[in-house]
Amino acid sequence: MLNLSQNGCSVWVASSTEGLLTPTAVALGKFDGVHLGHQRVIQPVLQPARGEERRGNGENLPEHSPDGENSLASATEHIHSTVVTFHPHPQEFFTGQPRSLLTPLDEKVQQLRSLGVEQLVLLPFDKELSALSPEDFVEKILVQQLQCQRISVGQDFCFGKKRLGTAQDLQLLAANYDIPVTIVPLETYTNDLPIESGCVNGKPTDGRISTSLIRETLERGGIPQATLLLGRPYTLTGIVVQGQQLGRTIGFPTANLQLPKDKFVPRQGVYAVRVFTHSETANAATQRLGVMNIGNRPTVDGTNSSVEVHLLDWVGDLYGQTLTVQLVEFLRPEQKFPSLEALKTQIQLDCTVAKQVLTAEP
Ligand SMILES: Cc1cc2nc3c(=O)[nH]c(=O)nc-3n(C[C@H](O)[C@H](O)[C@H](O)COP(=O)(O)O)c2cc1C
Ligand SMILES: Nc1ncnc2c1ncn2[C@@H]1O[C@H](COP(=O)(O)OP(=O)(O)O)[C@@H](O)[C@H]1O
Repeated sequence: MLNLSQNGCSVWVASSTEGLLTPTAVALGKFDGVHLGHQRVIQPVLQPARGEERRGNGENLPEHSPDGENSLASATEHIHSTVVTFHPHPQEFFTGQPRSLLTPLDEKVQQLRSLGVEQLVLLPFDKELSALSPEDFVEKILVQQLQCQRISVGQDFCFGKKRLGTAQDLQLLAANYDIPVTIVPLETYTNDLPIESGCVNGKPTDGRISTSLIRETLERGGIPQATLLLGRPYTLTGIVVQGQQLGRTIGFPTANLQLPKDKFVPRQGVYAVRVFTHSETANAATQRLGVMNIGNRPTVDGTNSSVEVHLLDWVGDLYGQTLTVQLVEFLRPEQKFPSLEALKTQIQLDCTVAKQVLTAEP
């Protein structure tokens, strides 16, 4: 069934292969995090899609047009820069376990929009799609449905039944339809980048930027490193909900954030952060400095994990507002303090350190 929405911004999000904006220039992949490597894969479908138009006189057209319709077109057609991804995440489909994401759907749409992508196609990853042969995937999805004019994938891209198709296979198959495929070499981090861990999932890394490496880095609290790998700060966005109303009694009210269910949450502990409030009246978001705690609040016998942020030198009402918190630096692990007084003294110290970190930043 067709489900097309504009998602509050100028990226079309289609969760069906019908009703698409066609023809397309397609970047294929999972793109969780939209990190520096992903951005390199998406780049080649942006410029041509913006600058070039498919011409009706046959120029730029696939020689073996699947339906013959292309060659009949007389006017020039705009090629839509499109990211094609799978939903749910294939790992979630195969394991049956929900998977947390660096960029849940809304965030992914925002990131793609900021890169200049026009359309996001969510291919429903189900039994039928996972059983398509590489040949059928190219013919049915890319050629017939998406009317692909060019494709970009990362060097390690796999597709089709049992992930048997490689990026080179895609290049060969697409050549039958005169569709050029750009294979983007894997983006690696340089020796300048202080990545401490040389392992992802227990395996040594080859220096390649990956979603897994960023997750591991965030799990360790390596915030500046994660920022470099992503090409931007890692953010948490959520609505401010009520907590236990204890914060105000110790002089540190904290806005409790309700995050999307599938958002990947970094290491528990205290962070120096920048906070963006989205006011309904002001167009631009306001930026403030803050301290954030992620954890179970053992000092007050908290039972659930919460994400809460205290804005430095500010008083006001934030309930119901949406905040975006940019992580700048991990300050310390969460602790159980013997008293609220001791917790208060530590939070005061956290605020001082956070201010130093945040004002020292370029
Ligand atoms: C900067 C900061 C550091 C915190 N560190 C701890 C901590 O180490 N241990 C702890 O139990 N709670 C910690 N908390 C959470 C407080 O216990 C919590 O903010 C307080 O109980 C108020 O909760 P409420 O928003 O539900 O009223 C911290 C909170 C902030 C803002
Ligand atoms: N500097 C501040 N930082 C964060 N929240 C603040 C600040 N000043 C006032 N507030 C308000 O106080 C609320 C948090 O107070 P708190 O006593 O911790 O209650 P709760 O347990 O409901 O979070 C926030 O949601 C916000 O509306």
